[in-house]
Amino acid sequence: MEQNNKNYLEYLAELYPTIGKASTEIINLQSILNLPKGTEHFISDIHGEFEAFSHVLRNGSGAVRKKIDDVFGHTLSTAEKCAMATLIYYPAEKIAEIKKTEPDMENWYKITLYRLIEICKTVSSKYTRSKVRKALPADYAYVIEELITEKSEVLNKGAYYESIVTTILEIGKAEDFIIVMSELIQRLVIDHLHIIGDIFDRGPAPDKILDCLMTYHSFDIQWGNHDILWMGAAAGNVACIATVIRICLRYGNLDLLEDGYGINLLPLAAFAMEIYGEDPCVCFAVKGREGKTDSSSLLERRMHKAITIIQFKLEEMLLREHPDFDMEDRCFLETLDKKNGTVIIQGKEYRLKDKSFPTISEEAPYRLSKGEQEIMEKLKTAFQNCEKLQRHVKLLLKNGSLYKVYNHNLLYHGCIPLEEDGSFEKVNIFGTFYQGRKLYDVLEMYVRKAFVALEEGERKKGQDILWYLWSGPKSPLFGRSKMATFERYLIADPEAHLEKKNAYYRFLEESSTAERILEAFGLEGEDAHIINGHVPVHQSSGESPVKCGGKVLIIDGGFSKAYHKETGIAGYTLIYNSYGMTLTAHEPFESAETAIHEEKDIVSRQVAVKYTDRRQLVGDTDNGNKMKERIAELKELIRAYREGELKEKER
Ligand SMILES: O=P(O)(O)OC[C@H]1O[C@](O)(COP(=O)(O)O)[C@@H](O)[C@@H]1O
Ligand SMILES: [Mn+2]
Repeated sequence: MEQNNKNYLEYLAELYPTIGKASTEIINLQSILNLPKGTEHFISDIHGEFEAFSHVLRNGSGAVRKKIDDVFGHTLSTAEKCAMATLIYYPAEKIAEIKKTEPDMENWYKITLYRLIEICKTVSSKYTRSKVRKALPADYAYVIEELITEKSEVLNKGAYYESIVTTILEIGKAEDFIIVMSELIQRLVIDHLHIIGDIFDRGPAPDKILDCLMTYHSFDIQWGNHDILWMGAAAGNVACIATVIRICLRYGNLDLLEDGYGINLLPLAAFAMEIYGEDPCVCFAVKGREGKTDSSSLLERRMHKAITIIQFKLEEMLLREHPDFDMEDRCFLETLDKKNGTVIIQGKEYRLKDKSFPTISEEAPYRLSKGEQEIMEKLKTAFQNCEKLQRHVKLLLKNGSLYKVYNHNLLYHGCIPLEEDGSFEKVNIFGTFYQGRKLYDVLEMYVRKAFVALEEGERKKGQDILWYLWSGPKSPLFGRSKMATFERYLIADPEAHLEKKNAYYRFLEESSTAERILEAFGLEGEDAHIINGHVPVHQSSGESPVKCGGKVLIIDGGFSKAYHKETGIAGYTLIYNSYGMTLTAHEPFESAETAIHEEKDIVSRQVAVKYTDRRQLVGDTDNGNKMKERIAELKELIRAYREGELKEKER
């Protein structure tokens, strides 16, 4: 036996000290391999819409409703099935509502418990007993296990279950059980969740989404450009901090900063009143409150203008430090002519909608004024010391990455930058050119360095890369020629607003593109797909989320309310279960209250993308492959025990 191999077997022998224990583990693993593959759920571009996100988690993008159909078929009416679905999504709230009108609650509890038991039996049949047990809350684990496990030894099953359910009712625990079983169904219907980026910005409560993920059983995140922006802010990059605040002001989400994250914005408010106190700041209205001139709307506009100007300066300073980012065309503050109200961008002169820039000086227009400097110092300290934000970013770092290869699929938020001829675009990262997968790998290394590198210089490089990933023209998370923020605020000419999409989006119409990309990430064959988010799918103009002959799925969840007008529907999510892949189109989500009261689901349509000809098993997954490797190692361990190369530690 080779020494390495022997060392490894000795290590394994610590875990499985006898032939009996190693054999039991082989049998366990072997039986798991033959269970159906767990359901994966893909969501992207949540953009702070916590309630809609929470609803989609509760209904598993239609997976819960499908189980109800499977279990009850034609034995329940559509209305009864809808009511059952709503109960499973919002058990406590729905019970409270039913109590108001139901004359015989005892009977309702009983029927409901029986129905939930049937659904629980079906959803748990895919898993080992031990996995189901782990999903149960300790207080109720034993009884629920009794109720949902088939008991061949009990002769009169009807009477057996009846006695348990009657006892639950007698001791007044029916509601608790209904809630716990509903949550168990939600939990078991989805085995693993993938969030393909953009949890943050535009909507009011990304913090609640992250709080919810803190306790979610199994998930990964592929960072979106908006997540990276917040990570940059948490790391202390001032250009990212200013941008985060600007976006909160633009969408009227000050509560998120002040109450959610406890960031004090008073210094910014005082500064804005002092500098822009007489300025109506027309170009800086909060979305949806354009015509308002009450004092709080005016204050918000002034703060909005103050932080936007700071952002433009900080970005230009960062770019001046980084010629390697190749973004000189975004350095144009020196061309800003306050008197005539013009600016020159990429050689073209544009008229400005606003001429009042009291903090922009002639000699160094990109430098912060003293007041601006002081504000940014305070804000930087506040972001770096915000315990809750730092906790959220830790979660993003722990469960997140720039891309993921999972069960033959390649997941990333934006794109793989391509040249105009379709080849992989070479991107200069601190003096070396990278492309394709290597580009992703080096960028991810710098993202992590921003938080953990010991050396100051390396940490700073990481922090600057976070900003580049947010909006750089060759950033795989952004994938557009420029982020036209300045133009959108201050120039009327729509031509200046144009953000040209990377050639990637054009080449996606050709099926060879996906194959080339997949190959670069070590994937090939029928089962391999690219799944990405970032770009809203314009369903109203007939656009499809399925590209490259089914090899690429673009599933912008379209949660963002501000974008509904554009897309025509709310967006798409994806389910990959043992039968194949299904896209779910969602209608816009109104509120949890309407969902409960009107028993409204937002799943509007389900489209099968791919059916497998044979049911996929755990053995067909990445986890299954690891289990197979483990089985081979355990067999080797048993051989070593049997041939006397290792001795058993116990008997
Ligand atoms: O509509 P808003 O909030 O002004 O944001 C527009 C900006 O957001 C972006 O679309 C980036 O955000 P997404 O990643 O959500 O697409 C930019 O391309 C654009 O300049
Ligand atoms: Mn995005």
